[in-house]
Amino acid sequence: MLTESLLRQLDSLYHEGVAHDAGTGVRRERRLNITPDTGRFLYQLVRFGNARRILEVGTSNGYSTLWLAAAADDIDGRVISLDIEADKQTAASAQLAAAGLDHCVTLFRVDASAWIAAAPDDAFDLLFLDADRSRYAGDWPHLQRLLRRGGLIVVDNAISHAAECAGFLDLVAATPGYVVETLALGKGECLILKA
Ligand SMILES: C[S@@+](CC[C@H](N)C(=O)[O-])C[C@H]1O[C@@H](n2cnc3c(N)ncnc32)[C@H](O)[C@@H]1O
Repeated sequence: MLTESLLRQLDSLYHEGVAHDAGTGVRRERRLNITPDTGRFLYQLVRFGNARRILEVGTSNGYSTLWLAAAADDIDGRVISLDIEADKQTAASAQLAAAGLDHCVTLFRVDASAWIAAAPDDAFDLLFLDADRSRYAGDWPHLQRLLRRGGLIVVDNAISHAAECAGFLDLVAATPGYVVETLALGKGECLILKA
């Protein structure tokens, strides 16, 4: 549930991330969190779509994971979140525990592409992609495979990093059976529905 205390935690984590990112030029150290409006939107999507099986690619310090987990917890759902950086995963784990949401989230420290390639078919209702955009096109055959029919992929940074997303989104547009729309929300959220 989006309790007052969770909303306070999210607000503080977001502002801490913005301040931290402003102070470092080292990309791998940056939090690079989604925006709060994107967090609320993800919460709405999970609840409205009753998306109980969620895969997040790119955990960072757990800001977006908290939004997804809060929604998943309301519907007895679960989130799997992947990140390659151990220190980020440690930070995310602490945030989830502080929010009392660790019971519905599994964090894996892995290379996302390798994990996705080994995941079973039809395993997820919702995929949230917020990691290495250069990998998405290569991951596309597996992303299609592990998303159930009627499931949704949300791609962050579709506007803020449009050029980096273009190859992947062109590939998606050329694939039959998907309905695609990009929303001017946050950093640009592209929604890909498996029809
Ligand atoms: C934009 S940040 C994620 C932000 C997070 N979704 C949020 O809003 O709070 C991208 C994350 O992807 C991770 N990442 C980059 N390449 C990866 C890969 N190949 N496999 C797994 N994680 C990766 C980075 O370590 C980083 O934490």
